[in-house]
Amino acid sequence: MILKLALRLLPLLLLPVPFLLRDQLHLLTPGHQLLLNTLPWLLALMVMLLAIGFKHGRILLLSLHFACAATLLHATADAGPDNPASYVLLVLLSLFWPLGQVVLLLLPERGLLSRSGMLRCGCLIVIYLVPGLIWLGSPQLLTQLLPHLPLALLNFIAPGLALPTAAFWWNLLLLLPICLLRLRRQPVDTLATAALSFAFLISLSQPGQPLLNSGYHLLAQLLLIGALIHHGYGMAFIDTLTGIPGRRALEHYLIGPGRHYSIAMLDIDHFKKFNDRYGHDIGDQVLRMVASQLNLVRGGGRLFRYGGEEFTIVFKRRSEQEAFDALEQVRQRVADYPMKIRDQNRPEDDQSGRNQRGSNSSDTSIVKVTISIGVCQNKAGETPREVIKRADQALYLAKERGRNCTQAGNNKPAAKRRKSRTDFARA
Ligand SMILES: Nc1nc2c(ncn2[C@@H]2O[C@H](COP(=O)(O)OP(=O)(O)OP(=O)(O)O)[C@@H](O)[C@H]2O)c(=O)[nH]1
Repeated sequence: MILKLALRLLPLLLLPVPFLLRDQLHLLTPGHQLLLNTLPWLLALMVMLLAIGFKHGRILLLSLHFACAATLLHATADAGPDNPASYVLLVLLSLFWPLGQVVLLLLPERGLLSRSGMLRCGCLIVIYLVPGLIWLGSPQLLTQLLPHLPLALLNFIAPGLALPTAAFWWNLLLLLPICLLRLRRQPVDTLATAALSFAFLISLSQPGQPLLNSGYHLLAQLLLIGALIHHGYGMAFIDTLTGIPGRRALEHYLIGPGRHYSIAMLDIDHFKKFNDRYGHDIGDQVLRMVASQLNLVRGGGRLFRYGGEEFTIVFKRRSEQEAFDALEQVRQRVADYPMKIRDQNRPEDDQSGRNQRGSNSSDTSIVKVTISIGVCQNKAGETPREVIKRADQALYLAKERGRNCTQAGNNKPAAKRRKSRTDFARA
């Protein structure tokens, strides 16, 4: 868990890089400077195309949002920090930026090519295009805005502070609570939003440095590509219901599994009856509970959802006996877990539901869920598919023995071949 979080936070370490390299940026040849100014836009285009491919509207809008803000920052940097119209533009940017980020984080995901997707893109472009065009066409109009700007707001948030510092506190005030609220539900999008905001603020704090702005724009688009790759990985390898790696991830994991390893097949007992009695939604809750308990497996076991109510645990470099001991622990853990089932007439509202559950009221009943397990160690020359097949047969024996038990294959053929329920096992 900590390692996972650390890996997710790793891209944030890149944030100081353009700032640290800011003096070197001026040494670039004009050709390289042109490249640095153009590359972020090419990357932004790539992010947008990838986001359309992955149907990830939020990343597309985050990319567009940064690109628009970076363009205005770039324009003001070219004009110099003392230009009053530039200053007005910077104040507007500072005020609007975190609002835009919050809205993008809170808006539900919609199809990009849908009406609402188009509308969102259109609104974002117009919001930046209007001040941009005014700045280009008649900057004096912006200067006239100066007395009407909500500078009092910035001064109220950060009295007597320079614009970048005031903007920093304004961003923190708006974004931090939303990011904390969303971190669990949308970790990647939230971290991307936070990283982009930091990149924007550092860029804002260095007025008159267009190359640094381009450096941050480049970094922001790279971070978004990273977020999209992560999203694509999740779509390909992670099971959406349980949040654990799925069948495709298992197939990849079993490419070159090493000289010796053990594979366990696990199946929830009487799950069909469970579904029939309590309904599919409760069945899904049971699947999630079982997955979370199995994920605590020790002995180096890696858990995968094989399909339906079947799971696979792979123990690389572990004997059947070592795997057996770890599996018995998780089997017992699942059997001991008091699974709370909500009654049909429980309150709609989650909080009252939680209160009632906490007070042991009658809207929940506790059921026991058990699993059966078959485990096998590989034999010389055997492929992982063959080991899975044997583990599946051992699982069949475990079911025959009365369920809620672990059956080791002991490298002997099973007494009765279990009818495989999956293509992978059959192949
Ligand atoms: N709720 C829910 N049910 C699922 C899911 N995938 C498969 N199932 C159900 O799992 C049940 C599997 O039933 P069976 O293969 O007959 O196995 P079983 O009832 O567990 O019986 P034993 O394995 O012999 O103990 C079926 O009713 C499927 O509909 C899922 O994602 N969610």
